[in-house]
Amino acid sequence: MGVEVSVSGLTKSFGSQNIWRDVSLTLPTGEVSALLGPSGTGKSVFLKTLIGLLHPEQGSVVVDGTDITQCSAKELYEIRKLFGVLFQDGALFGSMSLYDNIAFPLREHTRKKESEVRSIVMEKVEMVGLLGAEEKLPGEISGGMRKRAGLARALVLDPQIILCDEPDSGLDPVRTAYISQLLIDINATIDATILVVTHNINIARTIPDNIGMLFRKELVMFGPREVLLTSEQPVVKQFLAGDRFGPIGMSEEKDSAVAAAEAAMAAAGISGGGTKDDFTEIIAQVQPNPGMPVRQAAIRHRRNVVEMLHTLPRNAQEAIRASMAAEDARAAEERAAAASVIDTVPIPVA
Ligand SMILES: Nc1ncnc2c1ncn2[C@@H]1O[C@H](COP(=O)(O)OP(=O)(O)OP(=O)(O)O)[C@@H](O)[C@H]1O
Repeated sequence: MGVEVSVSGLTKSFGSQNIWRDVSLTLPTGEVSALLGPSGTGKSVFLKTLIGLLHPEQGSVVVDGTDITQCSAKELYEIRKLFGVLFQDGALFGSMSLYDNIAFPLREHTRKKESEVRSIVMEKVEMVGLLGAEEKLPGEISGGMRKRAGLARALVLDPQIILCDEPDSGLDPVRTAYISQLLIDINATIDATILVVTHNINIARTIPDNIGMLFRKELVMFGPREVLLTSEQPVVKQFLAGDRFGPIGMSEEKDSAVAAAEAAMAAAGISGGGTKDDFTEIIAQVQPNPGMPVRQAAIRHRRNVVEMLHTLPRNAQEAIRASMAAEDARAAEERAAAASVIDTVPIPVA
């Protein structure tokens, strides 16, 4: 079972450069959350602050009841064992085989015998689809394989919290779908609390239970995915649509003259290049593969959303009701299909 991570009033700067301020959010136990935001808004810095690699000037990060911004180095060492982290580039040691990379946390943090190490490593290697590649060096394999090896390494200590920094960067759409499915299957299997940093809108729409967004040094929003996806906030709408026109510019702040020129272009029917998809229609979340346990997080998440439904804007309420009805219909169809399979399997004669 995962643990809750609760961030309150967090502020981080490097020298005089403030990265973000007063960030508060709770990663609900065992749920999958995603953090979005334009490049350079400090998403990776946020992940590193969650595991105590970077130190905030203000605020707290409470992991399983311990504030890691205040605790001793020894306590932090223990708390870190709860985390599995997939860094953006996989962060593998270039001179070690994939096997040794994946075994590294076990050899470093546990006293397991090599035979036990082998069985855990090979189980994870198989889970991420790298059987047969374990003796290769990171430089001999593709970027997608490196990501999966990084994920295997993040999983060997049975983490209760998994942080993934852009699991999809550099991957083609099919590999991205595989890694997304893997995260959902892992969540169903071990109920770990997961935070994914991504720019991939498809992942944001179909994987997390909750979504947050950093913009202009603040957390614009954090909550059930349905709330962000149906949001009317211009920055959220622009980001989801990938449009040039809107508050987000090439450098983060857009000046008012540029914004006015864009508004005129948009009024004249010139496209900002964004997709015209309707993000307010909430599409189904990726489900665990057949044979996987039911995702407990999805059940808890739905309960939370039903509780808060009356507090949301009307368009969000409607979109959520429609997506829940579609979810129920799909589940009923699956049950019916499973029953018909059972019906058609002949009962063996004694
Ligand atoms: N150790 C550091 N020392 C000084 N500045 C840093 C350090 N780490 C990050 N920064 C700065 O913090 C800012 C945020 O960087 P970060 O990598 O967290 O952004 P990001 O939102 O993850 O970006 P991207 O989406 O492009 O990966 C950048 O301006 C970066 O230069």
